[in-house]
Amino acid sequence: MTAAGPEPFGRRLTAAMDRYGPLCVGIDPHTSLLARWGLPEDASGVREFSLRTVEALTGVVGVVKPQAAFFEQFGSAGVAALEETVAACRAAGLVCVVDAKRGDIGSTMAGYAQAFVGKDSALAGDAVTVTPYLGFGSLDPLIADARSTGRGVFVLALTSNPEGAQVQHARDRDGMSVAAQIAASAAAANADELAAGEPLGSVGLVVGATVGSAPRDLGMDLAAVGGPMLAPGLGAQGAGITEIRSVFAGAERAVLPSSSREILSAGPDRENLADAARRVQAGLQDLRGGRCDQQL
Ligand SMILES: O=c1ccn([C@@H]2O[C@H](COP(=O)(O)O)[C@@H](O)[C@H]2O)c(=O)[nH]1
Repeated sequence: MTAAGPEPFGRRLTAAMDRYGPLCVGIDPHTSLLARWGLPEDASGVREFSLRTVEALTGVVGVVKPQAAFFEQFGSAGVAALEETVAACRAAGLVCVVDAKRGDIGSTMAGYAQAFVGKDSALAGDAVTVTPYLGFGSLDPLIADARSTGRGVFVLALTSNPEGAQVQHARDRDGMSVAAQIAASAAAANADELAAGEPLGSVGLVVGATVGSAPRDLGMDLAAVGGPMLAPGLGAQGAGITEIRSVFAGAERAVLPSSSREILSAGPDRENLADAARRVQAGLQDLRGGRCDQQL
C-alpha cells in the first residue's frame, strides 16, 4: 500500500521477477500427482499438496499459479483449500495468480470480480485469469475492481492448446484476428498506467509458449501491450527457452513463463521440488537480460 493507494500489480510483479527471475510455478494438484506424492485423492490431499508446494517454493520463485479447477472438483472443501493456498502465498510473499479463467456478461462479471479481485475476498490472489470471448468489454467491471485493489488480470489471447485456434485465429471482415483485437484492447487498458511510469500495466495476456509464429502471423503486437505475458506450455507441453524467445521476441521482459507438471513431478520431497524449480529458473535466466537479484 502507498499513500496513493495499493501498489499496482504490474509494479509488484516486476519486483518479484527482478528478484527471483521470471518463472511462475503452477500449483496443479492432478489426481495422478496426489497419488505419486502419497496423498489422498480428495480435498485434504489437494490442500496438503498445495501448502507443501508453497512452502518448498518460498524464496525460490516469485510467482505461483494455483489452478482453480483442481480445487473446485472437490466442491466446498476444495474451494476452502484454494482459499488456504491463496492465504499461504500471501503470508509467504509469493505473487499468486489464480488460474480460474472466468468470463460472463458484465453484470455477472461483477460477482466474479468480487470473488477473485475483491478487497476482502479469500479467493482473491494477486491476479486472475479471465476469458474475453463474451467480448473484451464484458471484462470491464473486473478490470476496474482489480485496478482499485492493486490486482492484475490475465486475459486469454492465444492459448497453448491447438483447439484455441478455432476462435482465436478467426478474423473480422477487415482481416483483423480475434487474438490481435484482444491484444489491442489490453494495450488500450494499460495506456494510463504506462503513461504514469509503471513498468508494466495491470492487464496482461495469456499467450502459450507453444504457439510458435502465431502472434506474428495474426498481427499481434505483443511489445505494444505493455502488460505481462503469462506463458503456459513450458515443460510438460513441450516448450523451452528457445520457443519462448521466438514467441515473445521484443517483449521478453514482460514474459512470465509457467510450468506445472514438469516441476511438481519432482515432489513430494521439498528440496527436490525446490531444486527442480531452481533448474527451470536458471534456464530462463537470460530472458530478462541477465541475472536476477537473488543470484547476485
Ligand atoms: O493457454 C493456456 C492457459 C492455461 N494453461 C494452464 O497452465 C497449466 C499448464 O500446466 P502444465 O502441467 O505445465 O502443462 C494448467 O493449469 C493449464 O490449465 C495452459 O496450459 N494453457
